[in-house]
Amino acid sequence: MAKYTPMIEQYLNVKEQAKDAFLFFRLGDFYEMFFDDAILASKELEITLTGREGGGTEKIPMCGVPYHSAEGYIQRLIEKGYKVAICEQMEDASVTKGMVRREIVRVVTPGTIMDGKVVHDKSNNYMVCVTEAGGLMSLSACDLSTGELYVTSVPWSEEWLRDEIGLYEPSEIIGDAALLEIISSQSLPGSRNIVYTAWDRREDALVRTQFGEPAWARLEEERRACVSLLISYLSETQKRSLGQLTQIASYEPGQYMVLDPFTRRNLELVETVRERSKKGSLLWLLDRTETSMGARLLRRRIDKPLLSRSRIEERLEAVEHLYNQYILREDLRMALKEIYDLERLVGRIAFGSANGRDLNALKLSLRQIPSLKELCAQSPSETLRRVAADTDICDDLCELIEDAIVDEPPVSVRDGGIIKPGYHERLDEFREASTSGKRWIAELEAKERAATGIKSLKIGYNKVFGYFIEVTKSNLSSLPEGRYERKQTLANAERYVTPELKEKEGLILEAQEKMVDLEYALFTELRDKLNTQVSRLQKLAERIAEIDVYQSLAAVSAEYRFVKPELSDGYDYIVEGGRHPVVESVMKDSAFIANGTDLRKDGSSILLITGPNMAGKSTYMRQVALLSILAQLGCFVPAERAVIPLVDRIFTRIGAADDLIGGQSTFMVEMADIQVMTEKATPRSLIIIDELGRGTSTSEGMAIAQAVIEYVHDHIGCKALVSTHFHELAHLQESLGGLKNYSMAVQESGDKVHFLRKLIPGAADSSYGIYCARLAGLPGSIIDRAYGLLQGLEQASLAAVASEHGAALQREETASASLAAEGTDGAVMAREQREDAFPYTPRDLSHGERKGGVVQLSIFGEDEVPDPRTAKVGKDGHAMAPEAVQTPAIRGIIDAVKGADVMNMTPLQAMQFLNDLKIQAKDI
Ligand SMILES: Nc1ncnc2c1ncn2[C@@H]1O[C@H](COP(=O)(O)OP(=O)(O)OP(=O)(O)O)[C@@H](O)[C@H]1O
Repeated sequence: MAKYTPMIEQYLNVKEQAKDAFLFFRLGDFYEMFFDDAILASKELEITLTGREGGGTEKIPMCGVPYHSAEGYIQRLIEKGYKVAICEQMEDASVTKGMVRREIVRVVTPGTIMDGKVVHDKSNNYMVCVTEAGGLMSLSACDLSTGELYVTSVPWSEEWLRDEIGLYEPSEIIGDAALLEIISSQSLPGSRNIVYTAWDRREDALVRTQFGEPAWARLEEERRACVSLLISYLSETQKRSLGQLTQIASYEPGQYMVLDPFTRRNLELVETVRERSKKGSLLWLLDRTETSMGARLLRRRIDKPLLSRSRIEERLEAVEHLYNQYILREDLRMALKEIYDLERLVGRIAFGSANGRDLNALKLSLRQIPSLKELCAQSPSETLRRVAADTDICDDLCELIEDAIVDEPPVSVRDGGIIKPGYHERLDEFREASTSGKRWIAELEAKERAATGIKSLKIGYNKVFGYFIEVTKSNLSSLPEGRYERKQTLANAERYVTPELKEKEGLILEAQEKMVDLEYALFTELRDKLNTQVSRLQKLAERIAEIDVYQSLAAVSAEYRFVKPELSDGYDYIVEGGRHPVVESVMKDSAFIANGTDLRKDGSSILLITGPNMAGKSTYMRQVALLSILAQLGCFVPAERAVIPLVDRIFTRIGAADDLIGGQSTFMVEMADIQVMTEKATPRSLIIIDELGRGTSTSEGMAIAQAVIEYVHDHIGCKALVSTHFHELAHLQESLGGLKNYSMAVQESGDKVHFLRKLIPGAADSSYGIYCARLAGLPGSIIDRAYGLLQGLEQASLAAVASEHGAALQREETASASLAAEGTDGAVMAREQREDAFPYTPRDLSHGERKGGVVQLSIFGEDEVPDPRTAKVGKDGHAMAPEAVQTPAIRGIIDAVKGADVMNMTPLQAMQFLNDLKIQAKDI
């Protein structure tokens, strides 16, 4: 015997098919949820939880939403990362005996939703499928709302998987369970809620019919498997035609520059690190697109800069012409402005959810195409002319809509009022019948008023009672007996019908019903016709997006005086007057200081950049990476001149994102990143490491930093920018032929430090850390104390140096005495060598002068603070930090002093530290 009522039994059977989703179970005008679904949904949607008798011993938890407002509730659940299965009544309840049949008609998931907040205008909503076979990993990505479908594969690589998924930022991932496990355990920076579903069912036959045999034949087996799994999931959940998926874009990852998620984030390509907002990102700066598909394409191009010089040059050629032709750019912009989101409109047409307004939006968009095409065809740009030649204006489709749909159709497609008069003869006849019927009723009203003498008599209509004659109670006595049949009583009026009104009502309603049905049929016929043309419209949308991206990049390049980069297949990266595009754009009065970059195979492939905090090191290093990305995506670059070699990958190791990575220390993250870098970087890569070696003890950090730099120099040979607080690493310039020291210039004036933001050759030797702490507003007492401690530490260090010097002199004298005894002039030689290596006299040292920091400032007059924009810093303007004393013991002391974390020492620890130094100095 069944435990529950038949209805609940039916519910439970259907629920079996949608265990991982909320089941919206249609009961009349409501979607109801039961059991645990109801308990959870009532919380998530803040709706009332009730109970219902269902045959069991206890009431069954239940909640529901009206069917006409279900859309909003479904979207809310999807935004929260749930799936929703919609179960409809498949039979008309009024004519069915017993239980109506109910079936799931669609499962809405985060990756398959077509509307709502999850689906942003200017970004894609991808779902990704991952598979593994024979040591190869495959990934397919699909945006059902735009009809894009990509697939690719590589030999097993977890990093690759992470990077590729990072590019798509999917809302849902399906596929191989083991791979899902790996992906969900990897922490992607800032990734949103992703819904995972293990899935292993293929639908080869469906893929072959959907995309055609030639497309199937072109795909490698592992990619077929991946697409097949994805299509099987889509067809299983959507349960309808996937007409918007018309082509499979199969690509090789090697076609694009590799940008891992951390690099994309560190460089703030599409959103900022802190606020995670588009504002302030590279995308934000470059996005002057007028259409949503243009905006999405721009984002895809930023995510995937090219590696093919000829393809980049094609893009640059279009940008160059538009850069120089303001009027053409404006004309294009005006035409693009009027174009709606064709990809999504087409998606809705294929999905069967497009309404009259959507078709009109398509029509209005298509009207712009001839002039857009003409503008491109007439332009001097070969790329634009090619785009024009490849543009099918789809005027036949525009006409179809134009002929059929009224200018302002209603939202609903079921209530009529969509189709134009003259489109369909039968429909016109029904319309005539209905309007003449209504005219007859208006005449009847006048007739009845005259016959009864009741001026306020009126004829009305409502859905329940149909047409009626309404007479106020005060006039009832004027009504003749017999002819009027009472239908409804209101507070101060009575409603009646007459036989002739009833008859006419039948005719009018019948005509109206037929009219509405016919309109719907005609509308769907038109929509289906358009559905067969989806791939033409999608191609058109691609062309429009491309034109839009070119005009956007040209507009930004022209506004900020970017220049066309010279692309090179060689190694050298040479930029004059380079600027950080985003930082510059938010600064007023051209306050940004331009800096050149010279990275060459011979002699300067690694720049080791030192300089105080706040000097502009990070900005500069990001600028170098961004210029490469801009050039390779086909945009002009912010510089006076730029020769940009094609970079296959950019690695960045910049601290800012560390806090978001759960469970791992900053240091471990840094080391893991460096490990990937050592494994994957090629001579064509660009490496950017900010503050290498921080996060562990000074000496170990410095040792690791040196070893990493040496490895990059000797084994990878790629271009690299490394910033560090370890000024001591400057000596690497002597042993590594490809490394050059640079620093960010500063000027001291009184007790102020002026950041000149100018990159100059040579190393810096002071961090101005305490100064920056003061700028940050730390209490004066802390600042004073820090300076006090620093002075103590420095004096201790200098004393140790002096003592070492004394000991060295003594050793030297002993040595020269013994050499003299041997009768050579070695004593003089030894002395000369020593003095070369040690430029300070003991008098300098006894005065305790700080020789650090100000060395590079000697190029400016004592009191004069130069304008950083005009300040000339010559190549020789900066002296290197004195390599004071070369003996390891003394270097050890200096290192300990420089690396001392004074800010975090208690006075007692500081004293202890000084004492330790003293003991060490005594031993020398
Ligand atoms: N070339 C430049 N022209 C003008 N302003 C700049 C320039 N470079 C950087 N700045 C400004 O200087 C500030 C500090 O820059 P940045 O963060 O790059 O310094 P940093 O040397 O990396 O400091 P830290 O070591 O503390 O991270 C930024 O707010 C930036 O706006």
